[in-house]
Amino acid sequence: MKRFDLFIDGEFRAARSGRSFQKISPVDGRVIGTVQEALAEDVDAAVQAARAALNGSWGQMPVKTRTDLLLDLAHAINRRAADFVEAEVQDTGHTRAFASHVEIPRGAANFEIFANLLKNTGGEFFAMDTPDGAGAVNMELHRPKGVIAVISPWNAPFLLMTWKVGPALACGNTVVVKPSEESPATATLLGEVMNEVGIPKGVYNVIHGFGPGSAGELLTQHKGVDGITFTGETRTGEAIMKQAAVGLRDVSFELGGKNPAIVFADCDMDKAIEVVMRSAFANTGQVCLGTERVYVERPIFDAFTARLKAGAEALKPGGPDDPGTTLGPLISAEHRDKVLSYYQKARDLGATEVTGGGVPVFGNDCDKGFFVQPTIWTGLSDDSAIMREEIFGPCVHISPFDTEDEVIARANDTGYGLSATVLTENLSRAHRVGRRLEAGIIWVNAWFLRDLRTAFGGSKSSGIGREGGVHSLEFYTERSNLCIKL
Ligand SMILES: NC(=O)c1ccc[n+]([C@@H]2O[C@H](COP(=O)([O-])OP(=O)(O)OC[C@H]3O[C@@H](n4cnc5c(N)ncnc54)[C@H](O)[C@@H]3O)[C@@H](O)[C@H]2O)c1
Ligand SMILES: O=C/C=C/C=C(\O)C(=O)O
Repeated sequence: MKRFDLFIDGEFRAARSGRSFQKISPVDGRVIGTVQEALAEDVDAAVQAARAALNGSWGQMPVKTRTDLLLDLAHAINRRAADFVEAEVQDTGHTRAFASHVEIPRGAANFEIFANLLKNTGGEFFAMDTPDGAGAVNMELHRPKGVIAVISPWNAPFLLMTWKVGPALACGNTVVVKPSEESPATATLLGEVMNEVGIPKGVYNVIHGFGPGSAGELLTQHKGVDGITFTGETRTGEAIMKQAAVGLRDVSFELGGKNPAIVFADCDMDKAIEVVMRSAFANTGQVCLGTERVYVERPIFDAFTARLKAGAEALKPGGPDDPGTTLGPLISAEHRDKVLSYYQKARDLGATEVTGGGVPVFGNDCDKGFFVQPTIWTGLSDDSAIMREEIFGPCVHISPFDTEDEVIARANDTGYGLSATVLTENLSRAHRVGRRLEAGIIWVNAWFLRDLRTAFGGSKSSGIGREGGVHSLEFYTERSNLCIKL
């Protein structure tokens, strides 16, 4: 049985709260560890350690030394990739393919890209005229924002946590990370690697616990926190924003989605099926960027639906130790119940169940895990709950459409605005449609193709602000203008 400690000021320690909770395997429902739960005293210790590091060696360190340490960290993560993959797989039930090809290498890249970016980013400079003719110069200065609270979710724990910690540290901040209660392992393991490569103590701290009334809420309310970066559900974002209002702390939010895929009759059908299979079912549908609404141009509606059905039925649910597995479990019993409640709702609303709608039967320990069948529906209207609410499971609804204007309006008719995917071989159409979609991230003939220098984030209820490339540097630094009269 593993024990997940807090990591504060460079040390692994038990919570002073004396409280702990169990971590359950999503694959078979077994208890696989106990997690130390941080309450007020522990949260305070973590924030103080972060403040001391900010005021100490980390804060004084030359940019090159700091960013070289982060490059060392990226290499060390890659060297220990097998340990990170194992930790992530145990916590989440992810397939080993997803953990080892997507999640863990992206974690390392998140440190590397921002270390390199910081070394190569300049600032604004303006020479100005003055009435006396001597002039003045203005130059932009950057300082770290301070102690950053990083609140991260369970669906891609290491990728999403490092996506924030990477730029925060590159900019010279210190962090207190509160990983999801469902995925404590990789954030904790990263503490070991921080020590191995010599990142000063207190720069990276990890506290475990829940949201309301626990570590999450206590951290975001803490007066010693200067900024809050959060990835998770929209309604959690609303709660955190209220908490951040006290003391006027800056926030960066990456929230939920209800993302459309639009498949035109002029698409390359093989490519379209490959893309939508991934966008709908990768990581068992637990990806914020994932597709839950598919719109298919009427002439190819039947053919597309039949092929996506065949693809979904070829997925093989199972645990990560079975080499044939292509679909893992959902994260928790609670989340499985939520997804199944939508499966029931679709039936109640009279949807046509093209495939799935239930729970797979294994005849082994996986029957105690949190699996659901990949599911495809047709026949529901755009205003049904299935089409409007984020389900976050391996399920999509497919609707036919007739015209470009119609499908753009229907794709945009949502409270969310995170991502959209367009399948077409017509370049003019790609431009025309792409620029009219109300989403932060729009892919044509691709999905989850990420250049980390680009702006990443959502509009409407999908987020506040953008991270990625220089946009991350904007959130994680304070700017001053130094004006010198000559
Ligand atoms: N836009 C993006 O980039 C992006 C990426 C991944 C996931 N997501 C979204 O994340 C959600 C899934 O993740 P989840 O279920 O872990 O989200 P969640 O909102 O339930 O939890 C996220 C984190 O917030 C903490 N938390 C909860 N209440 C809190 C409070 N009041 N104060 C402080 N912290 C609190 C949780 O403990 C956890 O660490 C989905 O909605 C998904 O779309 C968005
Ligand atoms: O589940 C959401 C996945 C989000 C991906 C990123 O934040 C990223 O690629 O940077």
